[in-house]
Amino acid sequence: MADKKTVFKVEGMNCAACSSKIERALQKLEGVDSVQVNLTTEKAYISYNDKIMLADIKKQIQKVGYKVVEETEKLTIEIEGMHCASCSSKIERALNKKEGIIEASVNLALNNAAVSFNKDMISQDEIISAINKQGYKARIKTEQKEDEIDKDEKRLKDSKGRMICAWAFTGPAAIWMLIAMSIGGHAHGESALFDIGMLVLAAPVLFWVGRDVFTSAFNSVRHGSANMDVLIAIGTLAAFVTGILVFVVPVENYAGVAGMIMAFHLTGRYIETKAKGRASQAIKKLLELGAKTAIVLVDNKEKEIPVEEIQLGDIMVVKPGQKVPTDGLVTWGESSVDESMATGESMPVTKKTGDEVIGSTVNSHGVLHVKATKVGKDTFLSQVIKMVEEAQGTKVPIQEFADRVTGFFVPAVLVIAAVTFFAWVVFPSQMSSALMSVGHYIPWVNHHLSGPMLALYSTIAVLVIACPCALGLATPTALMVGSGLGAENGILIRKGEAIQTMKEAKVIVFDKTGTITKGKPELTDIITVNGDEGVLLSYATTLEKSSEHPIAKAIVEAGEKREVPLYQVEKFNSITGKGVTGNIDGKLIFAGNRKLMNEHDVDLENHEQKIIDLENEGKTVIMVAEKGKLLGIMAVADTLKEDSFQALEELRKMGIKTYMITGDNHRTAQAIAKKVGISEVLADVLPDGKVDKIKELQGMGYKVAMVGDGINDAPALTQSDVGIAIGTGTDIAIEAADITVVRGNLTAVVSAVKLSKATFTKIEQNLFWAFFYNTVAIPLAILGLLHPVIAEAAMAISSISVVANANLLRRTKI
Ligand SMILES: Nc1ncnc2c1ncn2[C@@H]1O[C@H](COP(=O)(O)OP(=O)(O)OP(=O)(O)O)[C@@H](O)[C@H]1O
Ligand SMILES: [Cu+]
Repeated sequence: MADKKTVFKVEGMNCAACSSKIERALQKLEGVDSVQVNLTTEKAYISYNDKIMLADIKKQIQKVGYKVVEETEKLTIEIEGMHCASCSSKIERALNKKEGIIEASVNLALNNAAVSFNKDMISQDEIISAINKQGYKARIKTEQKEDEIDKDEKRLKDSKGRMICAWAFTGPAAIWMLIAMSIGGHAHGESALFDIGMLVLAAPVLFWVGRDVFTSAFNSVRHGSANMDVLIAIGTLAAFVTGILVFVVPVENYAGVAGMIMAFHLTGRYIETKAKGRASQAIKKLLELGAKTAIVLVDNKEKEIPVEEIQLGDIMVVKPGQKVPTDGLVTWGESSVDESMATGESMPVTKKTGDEVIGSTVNSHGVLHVKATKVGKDTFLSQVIKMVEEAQGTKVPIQEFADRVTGFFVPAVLVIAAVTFFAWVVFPSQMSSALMSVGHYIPWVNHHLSGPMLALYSTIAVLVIACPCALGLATPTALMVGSGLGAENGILIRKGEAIQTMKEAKVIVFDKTGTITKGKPELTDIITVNGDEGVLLSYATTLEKSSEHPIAKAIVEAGEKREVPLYQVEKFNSITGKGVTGNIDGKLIFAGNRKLMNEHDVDLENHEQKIIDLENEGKTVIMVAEKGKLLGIMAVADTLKEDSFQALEELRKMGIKTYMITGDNHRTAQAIAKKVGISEVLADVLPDGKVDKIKELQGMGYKVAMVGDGINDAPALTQSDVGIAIGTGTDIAIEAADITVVRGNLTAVVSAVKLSKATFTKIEQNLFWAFFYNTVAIPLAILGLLHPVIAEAAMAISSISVVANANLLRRTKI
């Protein structure tokens, strides 16, 4: 079991009790070997093994109430020379073994490695050289994404050139073979011309067009390992050698077959590269979305500048039909803006002074003046690109098994090939009878070959058909297409793991305020006990002015509308989940819910029934009181988001149990839950209590997804198995969430669920076919039931079909 080490910076510890609490909490975890928390440096030194993921260790520290700052650096390394899944898994293993590397994940589809490491323990150069030592070319990925796109295009062009070149030789050879076969029955010993022709046509295909395969195979063997190119190299060489042997001993001439295998191999490579390119299109498309220039106001004059030169605070002029150059606030004008590139919502959104606009969205008819609030890598678009890239570099747990298989795939195939060869040489009659007994059911068995030739035929077929590539591409390509499709629809998946967990989540807990409802309540009722409505509103407004709560805002808004006089407040206090208190005119006044009133022994007198009635209408009642005496009650009402009912209904139809969680009282919560059809309500939950409620549900054996706003609900989102944050403006890099939906409505959550499920289904399909194909094809090849050329074509098709299947995901309706 490989031991790994990590160092976390932990914030929020103030005494030795804290550090030992963290130590104990971590030591309880299976997979954590030792923990040492240093109070003065605020660092936790942890060694752990494969039984636990780093993220879970982090979660545990957060769960006991501390903040984790990773002392690790993240690095994306571009790797050249990976040809197959066994290459990527080999590099990954080598990196993960290195001291100081916390997690390395090599992505075959993206040709890169995402490495998080501890810079005190290992340097970037050491990481690079660790990869180079395995026989690859590694380079730190630069920010120039446009260059990368060019490079991809060049790679594709090269690949296409090689394919065409290979067929230019192989095509004539194939035709010649066919003619020779139809004339002479079999393709051996016909003529010296044929034999020389085959060598002349096959040699350039193998050793010139396909030279990369041989260099890669050679490199790999030199480093004491074997990748898929080794299989192709041995297979084609063995076939090619017959073309030389034919001049001395009577054998079948397979030189042409060698050329064909290589040609098919290169064709497969080309189509695969092309399909991979299509799968990774999302990022390319996002990059193209960005505006190139901006018009800014300088001394009240318009000036056109490149977007890179926009400074924070610049006032940009956005004319009809133009893109908003960068994220900002509208300072003047009114227009409607097409935000579909960000949110997936095709209806244009009206924007006026004070509204937030997202860079790269398209202005329609009006003119807007926009103050730049985010530039460069902080913009919405940059965050999206970064998140998609990071997500694509993560792993989905189901892939683990496939990774383990590809790890020893090539050596295993080499052994199988050797055994096959000797079996046919040493026990030809037993093998033949095995072949015949199976062949009975298979129409195409009609072997003219015998003895050693059949041994060679079967061995070559085994070598070229065994293909770990499909296994290696199954998950990353689906994840790539899925996360790209998500980004286009305003659904940002942060980790591949979320896709798998989402499928298992049978319970989704929704926060009430701001998630199911709009989170912008309005004051609807004021009832005084005996006295002046104005004074009551004055008191309430005065107190609530210092609170940030949505309820407070509703009251303040109403008070300001009526222009009620404000008082001086002393000793203002905001009590989470209960309300606010403060001294006004020397009197202690409090405004809040029942809990607050009970604490101060306020007799709700004859108003109990009225309060209950209001709550049953789904309104939240705020009681205003003075030391033991109720002054009056107010009610605020929040409106449901338009699509809440429909979206929740759709989830229920998918067999998901919906819960509502809120700090509001039970009756109000029930009334609102009823409107959206939720039967399970968790009410009166203090903000800290939300985490415990999620834990309770998890304790009942559910995998729980939680939907909340990402700010107040961050701990609960972290605790849940899948945290889904509902977008609030352009800040989308929400640490606590596994998935962020940009559009603020619940339909977006339904889309996120559908997307996760569709992506995961694709992954399962791909893995199934990759395994199925290998388990069926290899035995057939051993028995000599597959012609080597067909074997090679099938192998090419297997990886292509995996990538193509992943691409089909783009058609999914979400
Ligand atoms: N500033 C305030 N003024 C009056 N009452 C308040 C105030 N802050 C909180 N409360 C009372 O405490 C209750 C719970 O508040 P809390 O902030 O925990 O939940 P919430 O944000 O209203 O709802 P949710 O949990 O759905 O987001 C509120 O419903 C209200 O009755
Ligand atoms: Cu392969």
